[in-house]
Amino acid sequence: MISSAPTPKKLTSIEEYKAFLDKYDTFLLDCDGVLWHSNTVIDGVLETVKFLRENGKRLVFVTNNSTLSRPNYVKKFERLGIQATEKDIFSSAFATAVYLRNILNFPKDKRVYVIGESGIVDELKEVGIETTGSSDDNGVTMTHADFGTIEDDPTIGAVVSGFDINLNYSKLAKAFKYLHNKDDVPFILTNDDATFPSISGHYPGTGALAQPLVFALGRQPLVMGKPNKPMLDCFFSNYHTDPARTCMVGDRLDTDIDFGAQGNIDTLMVLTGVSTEKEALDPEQPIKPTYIIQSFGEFAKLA
Ligand SMILES: O=C(O)[C@H](O)[C@H](O)COP(=O)(O)O
Ligand SMILES: [Mg+2]
Repeated sequence: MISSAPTPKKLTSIEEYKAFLDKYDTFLLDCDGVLWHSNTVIDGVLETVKFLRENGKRLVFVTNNSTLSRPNYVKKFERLGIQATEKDIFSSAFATAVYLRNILNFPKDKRVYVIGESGIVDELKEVGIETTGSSDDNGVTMTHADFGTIEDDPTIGAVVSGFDINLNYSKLAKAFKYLHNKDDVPFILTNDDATFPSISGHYPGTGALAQPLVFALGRQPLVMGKPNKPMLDCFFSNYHTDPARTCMVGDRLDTDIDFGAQGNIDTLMVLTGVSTEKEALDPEQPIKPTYIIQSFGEFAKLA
């Protein structure tokens, strides 16, 4: 079906960059694929961030990457040369913690089994929620004789699954045990990005890593990250911005650009990450950015 969304405008000249920036005071910036690839900053991004801040623009970082807590993101930003504070960082791990505390009123006598990295564990701890799993189960190898050793645990009140570079069968088996035939135990996914944009190409993302559990359980998880409501609520309830003067900058149509659309704000898609210009211009593509630019680093040409 042909999309009714207007055709995105590609920004290519200095004049267009200036006119674009004059329209907005606040930029919501995705991270992976926009600012950096893992620990490598994309060319021109540091100069762009400096230029925007020198021209009075507010920058807020909105990432689906659940591997780091906000304090650890602050350290990563600083290490890569970008000044940032915790209050300017919204991650899917933070949105998950807020959802468990504020929406699910997670019971004090329960714990969360985590498939994921320190970001989830630290953000849950920050809101008083105890966890198990995560790095505790890294490197655990199983034999067929071990199936009998996986016990149920009545203290597990939810399972949260995020990006886990140390995913293994033991973690999947435990999570399955805690969720199987237990619809009262929430199954939460920090985000469902299918792929992860690294410096050397794309690899399976958080959404892909969760599929063994989703298929085995025959159950769809609650998804927190962009473009879903928990992240929208987490952001817009904590951050007051004029939608007409705000722009979401992202590399992915089905997370970043859709997040902007659902937040009724304009969007800028960069071509340094996951989604391509061809995909964005596809007449059948329902999610369309307002603007497209080769790279967020392009604005450095204005400095
Ligand atoms: O697999 C993932 O979790 C995503 O690829 C990744 O984390 C996306 O992060 P973002 O682009 O939202 O910063
Ligand atoms: Mg991204």
